[in-house]
Amino acid sequence: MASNGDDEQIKLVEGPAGYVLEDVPHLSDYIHDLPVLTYPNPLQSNPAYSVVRQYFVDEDDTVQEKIVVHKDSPRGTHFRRAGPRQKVYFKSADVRACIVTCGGLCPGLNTVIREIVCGLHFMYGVTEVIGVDCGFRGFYSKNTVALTPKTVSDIHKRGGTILGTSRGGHDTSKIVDNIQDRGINQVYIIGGDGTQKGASAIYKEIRRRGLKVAVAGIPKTIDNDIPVIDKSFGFDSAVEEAQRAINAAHVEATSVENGIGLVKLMGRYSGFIAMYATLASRDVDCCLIPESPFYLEGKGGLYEFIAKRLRENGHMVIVVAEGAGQDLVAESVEQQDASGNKLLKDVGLWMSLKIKEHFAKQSVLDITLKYIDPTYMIRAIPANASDNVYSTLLAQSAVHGAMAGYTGFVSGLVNGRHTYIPFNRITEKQNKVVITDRMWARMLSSTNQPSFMNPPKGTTVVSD
Ligand SMILES: Nc1ncnc2c1ncn2[C@@H]1O[C@H](COP(=O)(O)OP(=O)(O)O)[C@@H](O)[C@H]1O
Ligand SMILES: O=P(O)(O)OC[C@H]1O[C@](O)(COP(=O)(O)O)[C@@H](O)[C@@H]1O
Ligand SMILES: [Mg+2]
Repeated sequence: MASNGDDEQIKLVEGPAGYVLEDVPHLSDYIHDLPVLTYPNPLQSNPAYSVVRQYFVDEDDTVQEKIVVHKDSPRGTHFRRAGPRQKVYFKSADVRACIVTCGGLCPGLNTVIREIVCGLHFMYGVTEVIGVDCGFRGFYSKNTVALTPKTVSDIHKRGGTILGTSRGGHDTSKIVDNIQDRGINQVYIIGGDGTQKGASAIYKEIRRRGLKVAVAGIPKTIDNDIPVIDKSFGFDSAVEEAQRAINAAHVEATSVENGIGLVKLMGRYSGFIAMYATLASRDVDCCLIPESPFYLEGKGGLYEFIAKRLRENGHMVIVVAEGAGQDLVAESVEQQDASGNKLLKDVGLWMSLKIKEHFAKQSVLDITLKYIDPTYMIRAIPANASDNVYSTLLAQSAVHGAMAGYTGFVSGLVNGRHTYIPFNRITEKQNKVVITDRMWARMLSSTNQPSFMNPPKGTTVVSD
């Protein structure tokens, strides 16, 4: 076991040929009389599961992080495979679980809540599940609600979170006091990078106090900015919904002479929604994201490209991620929200004014620009069918993990397999579009937009 020097034990298990397991903590790592207190998994006698051969996950099953390898390369990093274990560390009647949702909305939040409640109830016979109102601060400043399969039965058809959410308000020691006072022994925390940092702090404090409380995270991010996992739940739904805005922009642009449709999509630091929505649509002429700097004036700049496209096609559609071009837009001191995230300026509005101004000055092309900002409409929708299945499985994995005594983990899909990932791996950096990777090249070749790589001398380049 290695320590990262921050009082956190990172569990690294090494094996032959460069095999490394980045394991997740277990309650028995710090509660030493626990190993004798195990119970048979109630699923063993559940008619739905008892017929499935090899339903239980082998303790030694792990999932490889990097699936593409050279023939001589080491086996590399692995994560513990998620799923039910033969033995569990909680007696069903003793479990008192709670669920909290934090950060921005994302399609699928209600599906995850529903499945934690139903999974605990129907797979493990757990009846005591409470919902924490409005994010982390709800632990100490709000009431809780009892959650039963009946009260959550159709919530997956609704957008948002029935529990409410918030930013800021994380006070680790007050939260853990409250967990102790309420006799909670399983904590399910649904949220993004900020939330999982908070979840990690809660886990560490619980461990420091020696409590038998499992902490499980379910990563949520509409921006797909959490690393390691294949993609976040709700992302597909967001990309799908973005098509409606892009279609509208295209209709507006093609219905007038020299029409420009400009669509702003979410993506504070990562442009995944913009990139995938562009690739899906094929009506987009230019996609701008935080990771790829761009500039407006001069050779190879955006204005030149707009003029070229309008002359060729008579219309164009531009998609811009909200975090793109913030340097140029920012005219005042940078501001932060309650969680410490950068507050963004409206790049869409700024671009629409700049483009209109530029072409009015030129008086060569008489353009008509329509700006569409569907951002909150996109993240408020219910999950689509595939995100509903995905969210359900993530929630079930989290439940299996907590019942098996694992803690300090998030459930996540890695190369198509469900895994348990230690908090530090998903909070240490953000997932971003790598503009030297093939996906960005595919996007560039689909739009044929400039790469904005060689700005003329003295040009202001817009980056994040
Ligand atoms: N470094 C951190 N340590 C503890 N709590 C944090 C940290 N960063 C964010 N949080 C808390 O996590 C919650 C959600 O964070 P936020 O950044 O708003 O959304 P998200 O989790 O979706 O990224 C907030 O209550 C915030 O106070
Ligand atoms: O207006 P809010 O609620 O602060 O949310 C805006 C932000 O939320 C996001 O959807 C991401 O939020 P999270 O970090 O909470 O997942 C960003 O794309 C956007 O900048
Ligand atoms: Mg975040």
